[in-house]
Amino acid sequence: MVHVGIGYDVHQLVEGRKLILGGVEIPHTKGLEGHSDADVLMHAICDAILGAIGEVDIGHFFPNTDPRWRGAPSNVFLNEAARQVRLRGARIINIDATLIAQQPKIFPHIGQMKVNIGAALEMTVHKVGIKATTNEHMGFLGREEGMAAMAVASVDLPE
Ligand SMILES: Nc1ccn([C@@H]2O[C@H](COP(=O)(O)O)[C@@H](O)[C@H]2O)c(=O)n1
Ligand SMILES: C[C@@]1(CO)OP(=O)(O)OP(=O)(O)OC[C@H]1O
Repeated sequence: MVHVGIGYDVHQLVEGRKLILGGVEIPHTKGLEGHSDADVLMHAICDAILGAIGEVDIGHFFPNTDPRWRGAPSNVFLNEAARQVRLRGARIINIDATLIAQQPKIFPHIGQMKVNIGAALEMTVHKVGIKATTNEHMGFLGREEGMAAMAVASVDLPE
């Protein structure tokens, strides 16, 4: 039976942090604030996968009070989401995600992001969709105060 899950995440943009998106370090004047590497895209995908199998969210698996996850690369969180899927005898069918970022241009990095996310989830790249959109200069995303990501995952889950 096919199950779907959704994920959403948002992080503040601040000076003095690296910008890591989909496991790619992207040159920019600011980076995302967070306990881990704050990879908003991977976090949204993680929650979409966990949602598809009826699990609790990323923060329950990896509390932001736990020093083990301070500065952690977010592929670790995807590894665990994929492991939870496998534990149920299930299989991720596909992932699709949209990053909302006014700047910088993400498009040149999307190929590498798909490779990184596919590797973390043990999925082929063509089953991972990643897109980017600006927020047309509107609201906190448009003012470049932060970035957000939304994702869906479909999972083939045994009855
Ligand atoms: N951070 C971003 C935002 C957008 N893109 C690409 O630019 C295209 C135009 O974006 P609009 O928000 O003006 O529609 C969009 O289709 C993306 O391919 C990007 O690379 N990085
Ligand atoms: C990933 C965790 C854990 O390091 O911290 P953050 O990097 O702050 O990210 P968030 O999206 O708030 O998700 C849950 C956290 O538990």
